[in-house]
Amino acid sequence: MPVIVVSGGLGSGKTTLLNHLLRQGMGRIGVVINDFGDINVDAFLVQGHVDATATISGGCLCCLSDPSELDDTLALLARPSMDLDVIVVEASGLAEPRELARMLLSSTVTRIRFGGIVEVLDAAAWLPGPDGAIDPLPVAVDHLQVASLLVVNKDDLLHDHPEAAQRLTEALQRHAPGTPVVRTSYGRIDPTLLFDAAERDAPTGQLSFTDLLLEHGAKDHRHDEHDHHDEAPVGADESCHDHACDHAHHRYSSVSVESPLPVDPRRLVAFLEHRAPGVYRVKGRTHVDVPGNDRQYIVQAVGGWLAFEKRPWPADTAPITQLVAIGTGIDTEAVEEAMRACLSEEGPLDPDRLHAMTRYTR
Ligand SMILES: Nc1nc2c(ncn2[C@@H]2O[C@H](COP(=O)(O)OP(=O)(O)OP(=O)(O)O)[C@@H](O)[C@H]2O)c(=O)[nH]1
Repeated sequence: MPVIVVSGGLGSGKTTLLNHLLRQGMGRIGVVINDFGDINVDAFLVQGHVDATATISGGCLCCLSDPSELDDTLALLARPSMDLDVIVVEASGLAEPRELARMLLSSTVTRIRFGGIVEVLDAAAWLPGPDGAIDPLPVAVDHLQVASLLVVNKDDLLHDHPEAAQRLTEALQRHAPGTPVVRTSYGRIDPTLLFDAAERDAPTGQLSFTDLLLEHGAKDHRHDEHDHHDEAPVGADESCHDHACDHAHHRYSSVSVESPLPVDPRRLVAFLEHRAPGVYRVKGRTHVDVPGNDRQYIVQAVGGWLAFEKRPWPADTAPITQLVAIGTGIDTEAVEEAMRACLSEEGPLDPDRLHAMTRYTR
């Protein structure tokens, strides 16, 4: 069974691509989702028919203290009774794809084979910044070199920037000559580029939805003990964690806040619009307690970009607020405090208060 790794920078569109694959109904797909923060946001963002899923949160797959965890997960998914055609591993935005390839190539699970790396590139990273500054190569060369397929995502954003598209094309030709490149928006690639499972006419019996939750010990892969503080006492029902991880000479850390409390829309938007230094990615879901609202608001912030998406709460989920912020050199305590300050204990809010979020809501 092929195991395909989907890697790519923070917020580049890996989950979006995975959702696209899952919606195509091609073959039976098992997914392994790895999120950097303690709260596996990507796991609840995956929509569509997943035949089996396993989540590994609390650090990058490539710095698991015990690599056999990945093998154990793959062995379970590769069991004949699972009847899968392919396993897709969605790596955290900070994972090193070369290391993941090495782990899969040296896997002791005999029923799997390494099926290649799909590197999702964020076209937005190639656009000039607000000050007009251009990052000449906003991706690690190594990521370009190990990829079997390069997916340039968010192509829609390049339409008005032919010069950025040109720089991107030239960089790919220079650093990854011969590697196939697909340009797309919202991860809409042809699944047959990745695996050639025949489209099945009828499901071969309903599989039970397997959710294997592997939470590996956060302490094992924490590189900087100074930033580390275990479950901060933030109220009886609230929790907050942070992680640090050292990759490619950058120090990344994440801060997670979880609470049954709703958010104050104005404070949340202010936090997201004026992100603390170094915070590059914020994602999660929020409970917005405004009369008439029975939806969750998914938070998506990447670089200078922010959006909310309204979705029904899953049937088995009570309203909750879960936020994860990821960045380099961030003051984790200050960010944690700022995220907790977005929570509201006021009870139902005046609907006018929602206006702060409306202009970012899709
Ligand atoms: N404009 C535009 N936005 C996109 C496109 N693809 C994805 N997005 C948005 O980009 C945001 C991040 O997408 P995700 O799929 O969550 O990115 P990710 O790589 O899984 O993020 P991490 O797991 O945090 O690294 C979401 O709000 C998407 O809707 C695209 O082609 N164009």
